[in-house]
Amino acid sequence: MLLTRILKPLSRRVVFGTRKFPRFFCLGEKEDFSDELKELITSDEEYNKLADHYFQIKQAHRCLVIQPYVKWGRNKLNITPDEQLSEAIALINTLPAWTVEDTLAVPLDTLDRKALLKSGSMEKIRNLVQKNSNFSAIFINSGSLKKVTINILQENFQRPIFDRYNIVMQILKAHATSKHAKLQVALAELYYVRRKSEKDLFFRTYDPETLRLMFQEREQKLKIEIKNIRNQRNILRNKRQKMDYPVVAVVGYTNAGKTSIIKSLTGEESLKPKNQLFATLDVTVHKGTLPSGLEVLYIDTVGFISDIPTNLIECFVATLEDALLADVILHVEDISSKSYEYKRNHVFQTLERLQIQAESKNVLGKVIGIGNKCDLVVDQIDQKADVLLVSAEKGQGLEELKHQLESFILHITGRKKITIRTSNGGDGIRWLYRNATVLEEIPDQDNLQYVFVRVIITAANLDKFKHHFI
Ligand SMILES: Nc1nc2c(ncn2[C@@H]2O[C@H](COP(=O)(O)OP(=O)(O)OP(=O)(O)O)[C@@H](O)[C@H]2O)c(=O)[nH]1
Ligand SMILES: [Mg+2]
Repeated sequence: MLLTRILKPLSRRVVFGTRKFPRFFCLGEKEDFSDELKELITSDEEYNKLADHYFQIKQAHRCLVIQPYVKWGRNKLNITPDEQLSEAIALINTLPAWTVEDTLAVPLDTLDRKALLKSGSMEKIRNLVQKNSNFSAIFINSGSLKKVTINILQENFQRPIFDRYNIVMQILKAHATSKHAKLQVALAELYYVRRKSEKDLFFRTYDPETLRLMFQEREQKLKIEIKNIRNQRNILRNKRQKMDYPVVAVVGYTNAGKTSIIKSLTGEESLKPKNQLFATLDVTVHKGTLPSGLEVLYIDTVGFISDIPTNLIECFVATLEDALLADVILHVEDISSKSYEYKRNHVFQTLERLQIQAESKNVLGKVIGIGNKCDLVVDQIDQKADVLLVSAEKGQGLEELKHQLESFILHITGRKKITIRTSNGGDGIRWLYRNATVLEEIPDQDNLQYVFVRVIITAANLDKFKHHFI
């Protein structure tokens, strides 16, 4: 069925850290798609028929992209229609073989009209579509359109209509390769199909109770599978905590350059930044070193996007939980984007929502912001930019970033830089190498049986050291 067709051509992406990096740090686990999983995701014929109906998957589309925007009032957004259109184009270009033929921004006085568009705009677009037989589909870049609206637009333009929710879902489906990502996307897809099916004529052929049960059963199965992975994650997280590495979660709007920043900070070749939205769907962990030698773990995460129903993000809560628990949250912004303030607000609102859902505390208190892609705005750097400007591509600002991260980590995790005098070649110094970051060893000139060891050490480990060796 539908998903089988999508699953087959996908190569399996296995996410590993560096060679020296112990296997258990990697959250994107190497996996085989078990028969049960394949069964769960692909076998349900009835469900797949419905998903097929709503996704209208086709190998390629040449799209007319329409950007509805409200000129004033409550629904007016703090982002210009042109900027919204650029994001819409990026969304379409992310789908393999889909292209943008033309774009049009359409002013509205409300988003609540049944047909969405006023009769004048409807007519204008109808003429445009009639003149250009090249358009094979119309993408309305607006959250989630009601079925009735889609039907009216489809009837008027005689082309399939896609909304933003649909396109984002299609990208997620195309990019999910690991078991965890596939399960999360399958859950998001289920919410999509359920939401779209409400009050839909197509469903008159189904008994509503049977439908309800089918959705419910599928949701439960997916949630159980996701929970199992979550439990496994907790074990990984505990192991990581025992090793006591400070953790930096890298978050931000999609395509801001999160993966690129981690790649530049760690030099890890396996990371592949892409000019695509939702290139990263798996949480992966990568080890890096800060200026004084302190080793940290960077967590790469799935990007955020605005104007999408909230339950889509809920499907990724498990993925983002690690980020919320990190010592530091590095918020990467694309400073070259004209709408970076709008995107920043969206990221903060999402973090706040996730904090509530995951019942974590003080998430916003541990955020450091950086403005990436500053190489693209050399001549017109926004004076309002109140974040460190960096360029992952050109390596600009990265040393400063490492210094900032280091002092923030020392402050927030209560780590201390101190000098300890201990016996040369004794158990104490071996213990320090295992449990702290040793910066320097200087022999004690007054008594060469001792050395001064400069270390970065957690308060807990300092207590242990004192207990065992002093
Ligand atoms: N000019 C310029 N381009 C950059 C810079 N950093 C990243 N990019 C480009 O921006 C695009 C997105 O980079 P990624 O690192 O994949 O972005 P991301 O935030 O991980 O994206 P998702 O995983 O899709 O959310 C890629 O084409 C990068 O080459 C930069 O400093 N300057
Ligand atoms: Mg990425």
